[in-house]
Amino acid sequence: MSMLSTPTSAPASGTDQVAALNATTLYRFFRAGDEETLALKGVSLTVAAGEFVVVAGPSGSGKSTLLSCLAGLDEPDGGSVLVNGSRLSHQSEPRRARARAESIGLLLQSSNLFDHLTVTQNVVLAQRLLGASRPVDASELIASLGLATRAHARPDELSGGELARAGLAVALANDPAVLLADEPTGELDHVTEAQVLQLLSVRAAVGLAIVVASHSPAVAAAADRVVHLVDGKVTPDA
Ligand SMILES: Nc1ncnc2c1ncn2[C@@H]1O[C@H](COP(=O)(O)OP(=O)(O)OP(=O)(O)O)[C@@H](O)[C@H]1O
Repeated sequence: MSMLSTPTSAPASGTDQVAALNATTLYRFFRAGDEETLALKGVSLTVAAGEFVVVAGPSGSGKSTLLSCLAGLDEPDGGSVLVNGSRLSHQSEPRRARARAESIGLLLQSSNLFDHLTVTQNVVLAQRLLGASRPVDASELIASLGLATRAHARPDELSGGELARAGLAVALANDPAVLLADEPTGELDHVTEAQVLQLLSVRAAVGLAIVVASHSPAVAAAADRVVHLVDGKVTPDA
């Protein structure tokens, strides 16, 4: 097995502990007419519980494609994705959906909030839709993200930072083992970005495995490890 990227700050590394996320030699091709794009060219990534990893790289380097494959929203053309030791890739869509609901929190570029629902209602709906096996207390979760006073506000009544934290609350509604986030601080000012990063670090400290795709130097600085993607491949640290 080729591990192009190994954890440097993972708890209990070198033991038999199962990684929260284990992607091995992922390939993904896209074909549009005669044109073929190799978006991922053998990407491997292992993330331990409690580790906060940033995937950095220029536009078009494959970050979003990688996150989609890690989430089981897209199927890699080659390689495998394991979540908590169970295979996610190359399973039927219902099985992938179940595994996603059970173990993965998603914060993608499109909002995961319904506009006509309050923050609390969004979290509770996410728990129902996910068939939460371990529903966390919505009020506690919302308060832990600093949104207690905004719990009954709708998304259009929230500031950018509050929106980011509300999206995070929905992503964490099912107490996932792994959080996958695509540019979660892309729209935020530096102060608000720092607050969101602090919340992510707190979550990692209690065992959440986090993979964030981001261009932001602040996100890279907050992470335990930065994986650089260039042209669909992991490159040695820049
Ligand atoms: N559905 C698709 N069909 C065809 N090509 C695609 C598709 N999705 C992604 N690609 C191509 O795959 C490559 C990687 O795209 P991807 O969106 O993963 O990059 P990225 O690093 O996330 O970029 P950005 O930082 O701009 O979001 C790009 O060349 C892109 O054009």
